[in-house]
Amino acid sequence: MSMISAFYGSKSILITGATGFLGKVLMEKLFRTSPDLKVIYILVRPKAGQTPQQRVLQILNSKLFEKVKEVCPNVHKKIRAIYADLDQNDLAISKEDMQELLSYTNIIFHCAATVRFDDHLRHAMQLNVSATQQLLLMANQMTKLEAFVHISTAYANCNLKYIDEVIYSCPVEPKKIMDSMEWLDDSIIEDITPKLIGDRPNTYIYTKALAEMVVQKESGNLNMAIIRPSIVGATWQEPFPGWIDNINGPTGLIIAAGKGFLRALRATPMAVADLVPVDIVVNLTLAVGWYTAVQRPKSTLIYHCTSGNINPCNWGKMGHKHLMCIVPTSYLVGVTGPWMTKLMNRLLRTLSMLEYFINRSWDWSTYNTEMLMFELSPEDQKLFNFDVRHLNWMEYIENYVLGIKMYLLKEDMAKIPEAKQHFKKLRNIHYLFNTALFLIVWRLLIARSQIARNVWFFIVSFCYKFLSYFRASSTLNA
Ligand SMILES: CCCCCCCCCCCCCCCCCCCC(=O)SCCNC(=O)CCNC(=O)[C@H](O)C(C)(C)COP(=O)(O)OP(=O)(O)OC[C@H]1O[C@@H](n2cnc3c(N)ncnc32)[C@H](O)[C@@H]1OP(=O)(O)O
Ligand SMILES: NC(=O)C1=CN([C@@H]2O[C@H](COP(=O)(O)OP(=O)(O)OC[C@H]3O[C@@H](n4cnc5c(N)ncnc54)[C@H](OP(=O)(O)O)[C@@H]3O)[C@@H](O)[C@H]2O)C=CC1
Repeated sequence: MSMISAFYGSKSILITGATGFLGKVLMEKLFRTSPDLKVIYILVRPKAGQTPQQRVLQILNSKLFEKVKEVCPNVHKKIRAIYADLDQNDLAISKEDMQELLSYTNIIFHCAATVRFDDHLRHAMQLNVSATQQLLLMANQMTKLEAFVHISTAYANCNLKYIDEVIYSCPVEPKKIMDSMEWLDDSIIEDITPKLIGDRPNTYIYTKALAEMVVQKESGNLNMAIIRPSIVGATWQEPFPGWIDNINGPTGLIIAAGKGFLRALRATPMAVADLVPVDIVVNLTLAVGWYTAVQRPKSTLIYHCTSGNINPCNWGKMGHKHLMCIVPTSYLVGVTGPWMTKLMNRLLRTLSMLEYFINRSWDWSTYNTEMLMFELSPEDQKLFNFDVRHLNWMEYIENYVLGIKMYLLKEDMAKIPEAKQHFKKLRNIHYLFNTALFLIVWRLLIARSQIARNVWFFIVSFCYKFLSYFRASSTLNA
Protein backbone atom coordinates (compact mmCIF):
# COMPACT_ATOMS: atom_id res chain seq x y z
CA MET A 1 0.00 0.00 0.00
CA SER A 2 1.37 3.42 -0.91
CA MET A 3 1.96 5.53 2.21
CA ILE A 4 1.60 8.76 0.27
CA SER A 5 -1.72 7.75 -1.34
CA ALA A 6 -3.05 6.62 2.01
CA PHE A 7 -1.95 9.88 3.62
CA TYR A 8 -3.84 12.10 1.16
CA GLY A 9 -6.78 9.70 1.19
CA SER A 10 -8.25 11.31 4.30
CA LYS A 11 -7.34 14.94 3.72
CA SER A 12 -8.91 18.27 2.81
CA ILE A 13 -6.45 19.99 0.49
CA LEU A 14 -6.22 23.61 -0.60
CA ILE A 15 -4.60 24.39 -3.95
CA THR A 16 -3.95 27.85 -5.38
CA GLY A 17 -3.21 28.10 -9.09
CA ALA A 18 -5.19 24.90 -9.75
CA THR A 19 -6.35 26.24 -13.13
CA GLY A 20 -2.72 26.66 -14.20
CA PHE A 21 -0.39 24.20 -15.89
CA LEU A 22 1.21 22.74 -12.75
CA GLY A 23 -1.94 23.00 -10.61
CA LYS A 24 -4.04 20.95 -13.01
CA VAL A 25 -1.54 18.10 -13.17
CA LEU A 26 -1.22 18.19 -9.37
CA MET A 27 -4.97 17.91 -8.94
CA GLU A 28 -5.18 15.11 -11.50
CA LYS A 29 -2.55 13.03 -9.75
CA LEU A 30 -4.11 13.57 -6.33
CA PHE A 31 -7.50 12.32 -7.51
CA ARG A 32 -6.01 9.42 -9.44
CA THR A 33 -3.85 8.13 -6.59
CA SER A 34 -6.08 9.09 -3.63
CA PRO A 35 -9.63 8.92 -4.98
CA ASP A 36 -10.99 8.80 -1.43
CA LEU A 37 -9.61 12.16 -0.40
CA LYS A 38 -12.19 14.37 1.36
CA VAL A 39 -12.12 17.52 -0.74
CA ILE A 40 -9.84 19.72 -2.81
CA TYR A 41 -10.53 23.41 -2.28
CA ILE A 42 -9.28 25.51 -5.15
CA LEU A 43 -9.06 29.29 -5.17
CA VAL A 44 -10.36 30.42 -8.57
CA ARG A 45 -11.21 33.73 -10.14
CA PRO A 46 -13.79 34.12 -12.92
CA LYS A 47 -12.08 34.40 -16.31
CA ALA A 48 -13.05 34.89 -19.95
CA GLY A 49 -16.76 35.09 -19.06
CA GLN A 50 -16.69 31.85 -17.07
CA THR A 51 -17.59 31.49 -13.41
CA PRO A 52 -15.20 29.54 -11.16
CA GLN A 53 -17.59 26.57 -11.32
CA GLN A 54 -17.71 26.63 -15.12
CA ARG A 55 -13.93 26.72 -15.22
CA VAL A 56 -13.73 23.66 -13.00
CA LEU A 57 -16.19 21.79 -15.22
CA GLN A 58 -14.11 22.64 -18.27
CA ILE A 59 -10.99 21.25 -16.59
CA LEU A 60 -12.78 18.07 -15.52
CA ASN A 61 -14.09 17.54 -19.06
CA SER A 62 -10.64 17.87 -20.57
CA LYS A 63 -8.47 15.04 -21.87
CA LEU A 64 -6.18 15.38 -18.84
CA PHE A 65 -8.90 14.12 -16.48
CA GLU A 66 -10.03 11.10 -18.54
CA LYS A 67 -8.23 8.57 -16.35
CA VAL A 68 -9.39 10.26 -13.14
CA LYS A 69 -13.03 9.79 -14.09
CA GLU A 70 -12.45 6.04 -14.27
CA VAL A 71 -11.06 5.73 -10.73
CA CYS A 72 -13.02 8.58 -9.15
CA PRO A 73 -16.38 8.93 -10.92
CA ASN A 74 -17.66 11.48 -8.39
CA VAL A 75 -14.64 13.75 -8.81
CA HIS A 76 -16.83 16.80 -9.53
CA LYS A 77 -18.33 16.48 -6.02
CA LYS A 78 -14.87 16.52 -4.46
CA ILE A 79 -13.70 19.80 -5.93
CA ARG A 80 -14.89 22.92 -4.18
CA ALA A 81 -14.19 26.01 -6.28
CA ILE A 82 -13.83 28.99 -3.97
CA TYR A 83 -14.17 32.42 -5.51
CA ALA A 84 -10.90 34.27 -4.89
CA ASP A 85 -8.77 36.92 -6.51
CA LEU A 86 -5.16 37.00 -5.45
CA ASP A 87 -4.87 40.50 -6.89
CA GLN A 88 -6.99 41.75 -3.98
CA ASN A 89 -5.38 42.42 -0.62
CA ASP A 90 -7.78 40.12 1.26
CA LEU A 91 -7.83 37.63 -1.66
CA ALA A 92 -11.57 38.47 -1.98
CA ILE A 93 -12.63 35.27 -0.21
CA SER A 94 -16.11 35.47 1.38
CA LYS A 95 -16.46 35.17 5.17
CA GLU A 96 -18.25 31.82 4.93
CA ASP A 97 -15.67 30.34 2.56
CA MET A 98 -12.86 31.66 4.73
CA GLN A 99 -14.38 30.03 7.79
CA GLU A 100 -14.62 26.70 5.97
CA LEU A 101 -11.02 26.91 4.79
CA LEU A 102 -9.73 27.83 8.26
CA SER A 103 -11.65 24.99 9.87
CA TYR A 104 -10.95 22.09 7.55
CA THR A 105 -7.79 22.55 5.49
CA ASN A 106 -5.08 19.93 6.18
CA ILE A 107 -2.57 20.65 3.42
CA ILE A 108 -1.85 23.72 1.28
CA PHE A 109 -0.14 23.67 -2.12
CA HIS A 110 0.51 27.26 -3.17
CA CYS A 111 1.11 27.27 -6.94
CA ALA A 112 -0.57 30.53 -8.05
CA ALA A 113 1.72 33.19 -9.44
CA THR A 114 2.17 35.54 -12.31
CA VAL A 115 4.85 33.89 -14.43
CA ARG A 116 5.14 36.80 -16.90
CA PHE A 117 8.76 37.86 -16.95
CA ASP A 118 7.97 41.50 -17.70
CA ASP A 119 4.99 42.04 -15.41
CA HIS A 120 4.78 45.46 -13.76
CA LEU A 121 6.53 45.25 -10.41
CA ARG A 122 3.35 46.36 -8.61
CA HIS A 123 1.37 43.42 -10.02
CA ALA A 124 4.17 40.88 -9.58
CA MET A 125 4.60 42.05 -5.96
CA GLN A 126 0.87 41.73 -5.27
CA LEU A 127 0.48 38.26 -6.74
CA ASN A 128 3.79 36.62 -5.95
CA VAL A 129 4.65 38.29 -2.63
CA SER A 130 1.64 39.90 -0.92
CA ALA A 131 -0.75 37.04 -1.80
CA THR A 132 1.80 34.56 -0.42
CA GLN A 133 1.97 36.60 2.78
CA GLN A 134 -1.83 36.69 2.99
CA LEU A 135 -2.01 32.93 2.50
CA LEU A 136 0.56 32.41 5.26
CA LEU A 137 -1.56 34.58 7.56
CA MET A 138 -4.53 32.35 6.80
CA ALA A 139 -2.45 29.21 7.26
CA ASN A 140 -1.38 30.35 10.71
CA GLN A 141 -5.05 30.40 11.72
CA MET A 142 -5.89 26.96 10.32
CA THR A 143 -6.50 24.61 13.19
CA LYS A 144 -5.98 21.38 11.28
CA LEU A 145 -3.16 22.39 8.98
CA GLU A 146 -0.40 19.77 8.70
CA ALA A 147 1.79 21.13 5.89
CA PHE A 148 2.19 24.16 3.61
CA VAL A 149 4.08 23.60 0.35
CA HIS A 150 5.13 26.72 -1.53
CA ILE A 151 6.11 26.47 -5.20
CA SER A 152 9.01 28.75 -6.04
CA THR A 153 11.45 28.57 -8.97
CA ALA A 154 15.00 27.25 -9.26
CA TYR A 155 15.84 30.56 -10.94
CA ALA A 156 14.88 32.68 -7.90
CA ASN A 157 18.61 33.07 -7.26
CA CYS A 158 19.86 32.88 -10.85
CA ASN A 159 22.19 35.78 -10.08
CA LEU A 160 24.35 33.06 -8.47
CA LYS A 161 26.18 30.31 -10.29
CA TYR A 162 25.99 27.68 -7.56
CA ILE A 163 22.66 27.52 -5.77
CA ASP A 164 22.13 25.65 -2.53
CA GLU A 165 18.86 24.50 -0.96
CA VAL A 166 18.75 27.54 1.31
CA ILE A 167 16.90 30.86 1.22
CA TYR A 168 19.07 33.74 0.00
CA SER A 169 18.27 37.31 0.98
CA CYS A 170 17.60 40.21 -1.37
CA PRO A 171 19.10 43.57 -0.32
CA VAL A 172 15.76 45.31 0.40
CA GLU A 173 13.29 43.68 2.81
CA PRO A 174 10.05 42.52 1.08
CA LYS A 175 7.97 44.43 3.65
CA LYS A 176 9.61 47.72 2.70
CA ILE A 177 8.88 47.12 -0.97
CA MET A 178 5.28 46.03 -0.27
CA ASP A 179 4.77 49.21 1.78
CA SER A 180 6.25 51.42 -0.91
CA MET A 181 3.90 49.90 -3.52
CA GLU A 182 1.04 51.45 -1.52
CA TRP A 183 2.05 55.03 -2.25
CA LEU A 184 4.45 55.07 -5.23
CA ASP A 185 2.81 55.71 -8.58
CA ASP A 186 3.35 53.38 -11.56
CA SER A 187 5.89 55.51 -13.41
CA ILE A 188 8.13 55.89 -10.35
CA ILE A 189 7.92 52.14 -9.75
CA GLU A 190 9.03 51.58 -13.36
CA ASP A 191 11.98 53.94 -12.81
CA ILE A 192 13.22 52.16 -9.69
CA THR A 193 12.54 48.59 -10.89
CA PRO A 194 15.98 48.00 -12.50
CA LYS A 195 17.67 49.21 -9.30
CA LEU A 196 15.53 46.95 -7.12
CA ILE A 197 15.83 43.79 -9.19
CA GLY A 198 19.61 44.34 -9.42
CA ASP A 199 21.35 41.38 -11.06
CA ARG A 200 18.18 39.29 -11.40
CA PRO A 201 16.84 39.34 -14.97
CA ASN A 202 13.17 40.26 -14.49
CA THR A 203 10.37 41.10 -12.06
CA TYR A 204 9.07 37.51 -12.02
CA ILE A 205 12.35 36.04 -10.76
CA TYR A 206 12.82 38.91 -8.32
CA THR A 207 9.38 38.63 -6.74
CA LYS A 208 9.68 34.84 -6.46
CA ALA A 209 12.90 35.40 -4.47
CA LEU A 210 11.13 37.94 -2.25
CA ALA A 211 8.27 35.48 -1.71
CA GLU A 212 10.75 32.96 -0.30
CA MET A 213 11.96 35.59 2.18
CA VAL A 214 8.35 36.17 3.20
CA VAL A 215 7.89 32.43 3.69
CA GLN A 216 10.99 32.31 5.88
CA LYS A 217 9.82 35.24 8.00
CA GLU A 218 6.13 34.53 8.35
CA SER A 219 5.83 30.76 8.51
CA GLY A 220 5.70 30.81 12.33
CA ASN A 221 5.14 27.27 13.60
CA LEU A 222 3.89 25.92 10.30
CA ASN A 223 5.35 22.77 8.76
CA MET A 224 6.65 24.50 5.70
CA ALA A 225 8.49 23.41 2.54
CA ILE A 226 9.58 25.15 -0.65
CA ILE A 227 9.93 23.46 -4.03
CA ARG A 228 12.08 25.03 -6.70
CA PRO A 229 11.48 23.54 -10.15
CA SER A 230 13.62 24.65 -13.08
CA ILE A 231 11.91 24.87 -16.51
CA VAL A 232 8.71 22.86 -16.30
CA GLY A 233 7.90 20.98 -19.50
CA ALA A 234 5.26 18.59 -20.81
CA THR A 235 4.51 15.34 -18.95
CA TRP A 236 7.06 12.57 -19.22
CA GLN A 237 4.77 9.61 -18.39
CA GLU A 238 1.61 10.56 -16.50
CA PRO A 239 -1.26 10.57 -17.12
CA PHE A 240 0.12 10.19 -20.66
CA PRO A 241 3.35 11.33 -22.31
CA GLY A 242 3.67 14.78 -23.85
CA TRP A 243 0.66 16.50 -22.25
CA ILE A 244 0.97 20.29 -22.29
CA ASP A 245 -1.58 23.09 -22.47
CA ASN A 246 0.27 26.41 -22.45
CA ILE A 247 2.94 28.21 -24.42
CA ASN A 248 5.28 29.19 -21.60
CA GLY A 249 9.00 28.40 -21.44
CA PRO A 250 10.33 26.47 -24.44
CA THR A 251 6.88 25.48 -25.75
CA GLY A 252 6.13 28.74 -27.56
CA LEU A 253 9.53 28.67 -29.24
CA ILE A 254 9.11 25.06 -30.30
CA ILE A 255 5.84 26.03 -31.97
CA ALA A 256 7.37 29.10 -33.60
CA ALA A 257 10.23 26.99 -34.99
CA GLY A 258 7.87 24.26 -36.14
CA LYS A 259 5.63 26.71 -37.92
CA GLY A 260 8.59 28.27 -39.70
CA PHE A 261 8.56 31.67 -37.93
CA LEU A 262 11.72 30.97 -36.00
CA ARG A 263 14.68 29.91 -38.13
CA ALA A 264 17.54 30.47 -35.68
CA LEU A 265 18.07 31.02 -32.01
CA ARG A 266 20.97 32.73 -30.26
CA ALA A 267 21.71 30.00 -27.73
CA THR A 268 24.84 28.45 -26.26
CA PRO A 269 24.52 24.87 -27.57
CA MET A 270 26.47 23.41 -24.64
CA ALA A 271 24.52 25.34 -21.98
CA VAL A 272 22.38 22.98 -19.91
CA ALA A 273 18.68 22.94 -20.82
CA ASP A 274 17.41 22.37 -17.30
CA LEU A 275 13.98 21.01 -18.12
CA VAL A 276 11.85 18.99 -15.72
CA PRO A 277 8.69 17.21 -16.81
CA VAL A 278 5.62 18.50 -14.98
CA ASP A 279 4.71 15.00 -13.67
CA ILE A 280 8.12 14.84 -11.97
CA VAL A 281 7.45 18.19 -10.27
CA VAL A 282 4.01 17.00 -9.17
CA ASN A 283 5.35 13.72 -7.77
CA LEU A 284 8.00 15.55 -5.78
CA THR A 285 5.41 18.07 -4.55
CA LEU A 286 3.14 15.31 -3.24
CA ALA A 287 6.02 13.47 -1.63
CA VAL A 288 7.17 16.71 0.03
CA GLY A 289 3.65 17.42 1.33
CA TRP A 290 3.52 13.97 2.88
CA TYR A 291 7.05 14.12 4.37
CA THR A 292 6.58 17.64 5.76
CA ALA A 293 3.32 16.70 7.48
CA VAL A 294 4.51 13.35 8.83
CA GLN A 295 8.14 14.08 9.74
CA ARG A 296 7.68 17.77 10.66
CA PRO A 297 11.27 18.88 9.92
CA LYS A 298 12.44 21.56 12.36
CA SER A 299 13.01 24.18 9.67
CA THR A 300 11.66 24.96 6.22
CA LEU A 301 13.27 22.51 3.80
CA ILE A 302 13.93 23.59 0.22
CA TYR A 303 13.83 21.01 -2.56
CA HIS A 304 15.43 21.63 -5.94
CA CYS A 305 13.55 19.95 -8.75
CA THR A 306 16.13 20.13 -11.52
CA SER A 307 17.71 17.77 -14.03
CA GLY A 308 21.03 19.33 -15.09
CA ASN A 309 23.22 17.94 -12.32
CA ILE A 310 21.75 14.44 -12.58
CA ASN A 311 20.89 13.83 -16.23
CA PRO A 312 21.90 16.86 -18.30
CA CYS A 313 20.45 17.78 -21.67
CA ASN A 314 21.71 20.82 -23.55
CA TRP A 315 20.04 23.32 -25.87
CA GLY A 316 22.07 22.04 -28.82
CA LYS A 317 20.68 18.53 -28.38
CA MET A 318 17.19 19.84 -27.85
CA GLY A 319 17.21 22.09 -30.90
CA HIS A 320 18.64 19.29 -33.05
CA LYS A 321 16.05 16.74 -32.05
CA HIS A 322 13.35 19.34 -32.23
CA LEU A 323 14.19 20.37 -35.78
CA MET A 324 14.27 16.76 -36.86
CA CYS A 325 10.81 15.91 -35.69
CA ILE A 326 8.64 19.00 -35.65
CA VAL A 327 7.13 19.41 -39.06
CA PRO A 328 5.49 22.61 -40.20
CA THR A 329 1.96 22.42 -41.36
CA SER A 330 2.26 25.95 -42.68
CA TYR A 331 5.32 27.87 -43.79
CA LEU A 332 4.98 31.59 -43.61
CA VAL A 333 8.38 32.97 -44.51
CA GLY A 334 7.78 35.49 -47.23
CA VAL A 335 4.31 36.43 -46.03
CA THR A 336 4.22 40.08 -45.02
CA GLY A 337 1.66 42.47 -43.62
CA PRO A 338 0.66 43.95 -40.25
CA TRP A 339 -0.45 40.59 -38.85
CA MET A 340 2.94 39.06 -39.61
CA THR A 341 4.82 42.07 -38.26
CA LYS A 342 2.85 41.90 -34.99
CA LEU A 343 3.57 38.22 -34.68
CA MET A 344 7.28 38.64 -35.41
CA ASN A 345 7.56 41.50 -32.92
CA ARG A 346 5.96 39.34 -30.27
CA LEU A 347 8.32 36.49 -31.06
CA LEU A 348 11.35 38.78 -30.87
CA ARG A 349 10.13 40.10 -27.51
CA THR A 350 9.73 36.54 -26.21
CA LEU A 351 13.17 35.60 -27.48
CA SER A 352 14.76 38.59 -25.81
CA MET A 353 13.17 37.49 -22.50
CA LEU A 354 14.22 33.84 -22.82
CA GLU A 355 17.75 34.38 -24.12
CA TYR A 356 19.08 34.98 -20.63
CA PHE A 357 18.19 31.40 -19.72
CA ILE A 358 19.50 29.66 -22.83
CA ASN A 359 22.98 31.13 -22.70
CA ARG A 360 23.87 30.27 -19.14
CA SER A 361 24.12 27.19 -16.93
CA TRP A 362 23.57 26.84 -13.21
CA ASP A 363 24.55 24.30 -10.64
CA TRP A 364 21.80 23.42 -8.16
CA SER A 365 22.46 21.19 -5.16
CA THR A 366 19.84 18.47 -4.62
CA TYR A 367 20.65 17.03 -1.17
CA ASN A 368 17.13 17.38 0.22
CA THR A 369 15.51 15.97 -2.90
CA GLU A 370 17.85 12.97 -2.83
CA MET A 371 17.30 12.50 0.91
CA LEU A 372 13.54 12.40 0.31
CA MET A 373 13.92 9.77 -2.40
CA PHE A 374 15.45 7.43 0.21
CA GLU A 375 12.64 8.15 2.68
CA LEU A 376 10.04 6.78 0.25
CA SER A 377 8.92 3.15 0.31
CA PRO A 378 9.80 1.16 -2.85
CA GLU A 379 6.15 1.38 -3.87
CA ASP A 380 6.06 5.16 -3.46
CA GLN A 381 9.36 5.50 -5.30
CA LYS A 382 7.53 4.05 -8.27
CA LEU A 383 4.14 5.70 -7.84
CA PHE A 384 5.59 9.12 -7.01
CA ASN A 385 8.73 8.89 -9.07
CA PHE A 386 10.79 12.06 -9.18
CA ASP A 387 14.07 10.48 -10.23
CA VAL A 388 15.12 11.97 -13.57
CA ARG A 389 18.08 9.62 -14.01
CA HIS A 390 16.09 7.30 -16.26
CA LEU A 391 14.66 10.03 -18.43
CA ASN A 392 15.66 9.55 -22.07
CA TRP A 393 15.82 13.12 -23.39
CA MET A 394 15.47 12.29 -27.07
CA GLU A 395 12.35 10.25 -26.43
CA TYR A 396 10.98 12.90 -24.07
CA ILE A 397 11.47 15.75 -26.52
CA GLU A 398 9.90 13.77 -29.33
CA ASN A 399 6.81 13.12 -27.16
CA TYR A 400 6.86 16.77 -26.07
CA VAL A 401 6.68 17.94 -29.68
CA LEU A 402 3.96 15.42 -30.54
CA GLY A 403 2.10 16.47 -27.36
CA ILE A 404 2.19 20.10 -28.47
CA LYS A 405 0.61 19.11 -31.78
CA MET A 406 -1.97 16.85 -30.18
CA TYR A 407 -3.03 18.54 -26.92
CA LEU A 408 -2.17 22.19 -27.42
CA LEU A 409 -2.57 22.83 -31.15
CA LYS A 410 -5.13 20.04 -31.49
CA GLU A 411 -3.80 19.11 -34.91
CA ASP A 412 -4.73 15.99 -36.82
CA MET A 413 -1.97 13.44 -36.11
CA ALA A 414 -2.94 11.37 -39.15
CA LYS A 415 -1.52 14.18 -41.28
CA ILE A 416 2.04 13.79 -39.94
CA PRO A 417 3.42 11.76 -42.92
CA GLU A 418 1.87 14.27 -45.31
CA ALA A 419 3.35 17.15 -43.30
CA LYS A 420 6.78 15.47 -43.36
CA GLN A 421 6.60 15.29 -47.16
CA HIS A 422 5.60 18.94 -47.22
CA PHE A 423 8.54 19.77 -44.95
CA LYS A 424 10.99 18.02 -47.32
CA LYS A 425 9.55 19.95 -50.26
CA LEU A 426 9.90 23.25 -48.40
CA ARG A 427 13.47 22.42 -47.42
CA ASN A 428 14.38 21.76 -51.06
CA ILE A 429 12.75 25.04 -52.10
CA HIS A 430 14.76 26.74 -49.38
CA TYR A 431 18.06 25.29 -50.67
CA LEU A 432 17.15 26.14 -54.26
CA PHE A 433 16.21 29.67 -53.29
CA ASN A 434 19.48 30.17 -51.38
CA THR A 435 21.53 28.85 -54.29
CA ALA A 436 19.74 31.09 -56.80
CA LEU A 437 20.17 34.08 -54.48
CA PHE A 438 23.89 33.37 -54.13
CA LEU A 439 24.37 33.13 -57.91
CA ILE A 440 22.52 36.42 -58.56
CA VAL A 441 24.48 38.28 -55.88
CA TRP A 442 27.74 36.84 -57.21
CA ARG A 443 26.90 37.82 -60.81
CA LEU A 444 26.13 41.39 -59.70
CA LEU A 445 29.36 41.54 -57.72
CA ILE A 446 31.45 40.38 -60.69
CA ALA A 447 29.87 43.03 -62.88
CA ARG A 448 30.75 45.78 -60.39
CA SER A 449 33.98 44.87 -58.62
CA GLN A 450 37.49 44.17 -59.92
CA ILE A 451 38.36 42.17 -56.78
CA ALA A 452 35.35 39.88 -57.32
CA ARG A 453 36.36 39.40 -60.97
CA ASN A 454 39.94 38.50 -59.88
CA VAL A 455 38.63 35.99 -57.32
CA TRP A 456 36.29 34.54 -59.94
CA PHE A 457 39.15 34.27 -62.46
CA PHE A 458 41.34 32.59 -59.83
CA ILE A 459 38.64 30.01 -58.95
CA VAL A 460 37.87 29.23 -62.61
CA SER A 461 41.57 28.83 -63.58
CA PHE A 462 42.17 26.70 -60.47
CA CYS A 463 39.29 24.39 -61.40
CA TYR A 464 40.48 24.23 -65.01
CA LYS A 465 44.04 23.28 -63.92
CA PHE A 466 42.72 20.70 -61.49
CA LEU A 467 40.53 19.11 -64.16
CA SER A 468 43.37 19.10 -66.72
CA TYR A 469 45.68 17.43 -64.19
CA PHE A 470 43.01 14.89 -63.30
CA ARG A 471 42.35 14.09 -66.99
CA ALA A 472 46.07 13.78 -67.76
CA SER A 473 46.75 11.42 -64.84
CA SER A 474 43.77 9.18 -65.71
CA THR A 475 45.01 8.97 -69.38
CA LEU A 476 48.50 7.94 -68.15
CA ASN A 477 47.04 5.25 -65.85
CA ALA A 478 44.99 3.83 -68.71
C1 LIG B 1 15.37 27.11 -34.02
C2 LIG B 1 15.58 26.08 -33.01
C3 LIG B 1 14.39 25.89 -32.11
C4 LIG B 1 14.69 24.90 -31.08
C5 LIG B 1 13.69 24.96 -30.02
C6 LIG B 1 14.35 24.92 -28.73
C7 LIG B 1 13.57 25.75 -27.79
C8 LIG B 1 14.46 26.41 -26.86
C9 LIG B 1 13.67 27.38 -26.04
C10 LIG B 1 14.34 27.80 -24.84
C11 LIG B 1 13.40 28.44 -23.87
C12 LIG B 1 13.99 28.59 -22.56
C13 LIG B 1 12.98 28.99 -21.54
C14 LIG B 1 13.62 29.27 -20.25
C15 LIG B 1 12.64 29.79 -19.26
C16 LIG B 1 13.16 29.72 -17.88
C17 LIG B 1 12.26 30.43 -16.95
C18 LIG B 1 12.27 30.00 -15.60
C19 LIG B 1 11.13 29.09 -15.38
C20 LIG B 1 10.06 29.74 -14.52
O1 LIG B 1 10.25 29.83 -13.38
S1 LIG B 1 8.49 30.43 -14.96
C21 LIG B 1 7.63 30.03 -16.25
C22 LIG B 1 8.13 30.62 -17.43
N1 LIG B 1 7.36 31.80 -17.76
C23 LIG B 1 7.17 32.09 -19.00
O2 LIG B 1 7.60 31.34 -19.84
C24 LIG B 1 6.39 33.35 -19.31
C25 LIG B 1 7.02 34.04 -20.42
N2 LIG B 1 6.08 34.92 -21.07
C26 LIG B 1 6.06 36.24 -20.88
O3 LIG B 1 6.74 36.74 -20.01
C27 LIG B 1 5.22 37.07 -21.84
O4 LIG B 1 4.17 36.30 -22.37
C28 LIG B 1 6.09 37.65 -22.99
C29 LIG B 1 7.02 36.61 -23.54
C30 LIG B 1 6.89 38.80 -22.41
C31 LIG B 1 5.22 38.14 -24.16
O5 LIG B 1 4.43 39.16 -23.74
P1 LIG B 1 3.41 39.91 -24.76
O6 LIG B 1 4.13 40.27 -25.98
O7 LIG B 1 2.75 40.97 -23.97
O8 LIG B 1 2.40 38.80 -25.17
P2 LIG B 1 1.24 38.18 -24.29
O9 LIG B 1 1.77 37.76 -22.98
O10 LIG B 1 0.11 39.16 -24.29
O11 LIG B 1 0.79 36.85 -25.07
C32 LIG B 1 0.67 36.79 -26.48
C33 LIG B 1 -0.42 35.80 -26.85
O12 LIG B 1 -0.12 34.52 -26.33
C34 LIG B 1 -1.11 34.12 -25.39
N3 LIG B 1 -0.46 33.53 -24.25
C35 LIG B 1 0.46 34.09 -23.48
N4 LIG B 1 0.82 33.25 -22.53
C36 LIG B 1 0.10 32.15 -22.73
C37 LIG B 1 0.02 30.92 -22.09
N5 LIG B 1 0.76 30.69 -21.01
N6 LIG B 1 -0.81 29.97 -22.55
C38 LIG B 1 -1.58 30.21 -23.61
N7 LIG B 1 -1.56 31.36 -24.29
C39 LIG B 1 -0.73 32.31 -23.84
C40 LIG B 1 -1.82 35.37 -24.98
O13 LIG B 1 -3.14 35.09 -24.59
C41 LIG B 1 -1.76 36.18 -26.24
O14 LIG B 1 -2.74 35.72 -27.14
P3 LIG B 1 -3.85 36.72 -27.73
O15 LIG B 1 -4.69 35.82 -28.57
O16 LIG B 1 -4.57 37.26 -26.55
O17 LIG B 1 -3.12 37.75 -28.50
N1 LIG C 1 6.07 26.80 -15.69
C1 LIG C 1 7.31 26.80 -15.32
O1 LIG C 1 8.23 26.58 -16.12
C2 LIG C 1 7.67 27.04 -13.90
C3 LIG C 1 6.74 27.40 -12.95
N2 LIG C 1 7.13 27.60 -11.65
C4 LIG C 1 6.18 27.99 -10.62
O2 LIG C 1 5.12 27.03 -10.62
C5 LIG C 1 3.92 27.66 -10.25
C6 LIG C 1 2.85 27.32 -11.25
O3 LIG C 1 3.26 27.79 -12.52
P1 LIG C 1 2.44 27.45 -13.84
O4 LIG C 1 1.41 26.45 -13.52
O5 LIG C 1 3.41 27.18 -14.89
O6 LIG C 1 1.75 28.86 -14.12
P2 LIG C 1 0.40 29.19 -14.85
O7 LIG C 1 0.51 30.56 -15.37
O8 LIG C 1 -0.01 28.11 -15.75
O9 LIG C 1 -0.66 29.20 -13.64
C7 LIG C 1 -0.75 30.26 -12.76
C8 LIG C 1 -1.94 30.04 -11.86
O10 LIG C 1 -2.05 31.17 -10.96
C9 LIG C 1 -3.39 31.63 -11.02
N3 LIG C 1 -3.54 33.05 -10.80
C10 LIG C 1 -2.87 34.03 -11.42
N4 LIG C 1 -3.37 35.22 -11.03
C11 LIG C 1 -4.37 34.96 -10.15
C12 LIG C 1 -5.25 35.77 -9.40
N5 LIG C 1 -5.22 37.09 -9.46
N6 LIG C 1 -6.16 35.17 -8.60
C13 LIG C 1 -6.23 33.83 -8.53
N7 LIG C 1 -5.40 33.01 -9.20
C14 LIG C 1 -4.49 33.57 -10.01
C15 LIG C 1 -3.82 31.33 -12.44
O11 LIG C 1 -5.22 31.41 -12.51
P3 LIG C 1 -6.00 31.80 -13.86
O12 LIG C 1 -6.21 30.50 -14.56
O13 LIG C 1 -7.25 32.41 -13.36
O14 LIG C 1 -5.15 32.75 -14.62
C16 LIG C 1 -3.27 29.94 -12.62
O15 LIG C 1 -4.09 29.01 -12.02
C17 LIG C 1 4.22 29.14 -10.14
O16 LIG C 1 4.38 29.45 -8.78
C18 LIG C 1 5.51 29.32 -10.88
O17 LIG C 1 6.26 30.37 -10.36
C19 LIG C 1 8.42 27.43 -11.26
C20 LIG C 1 9.37 27.06 -12.17
C21 LIG C 1 9.07 26.86 -13.55
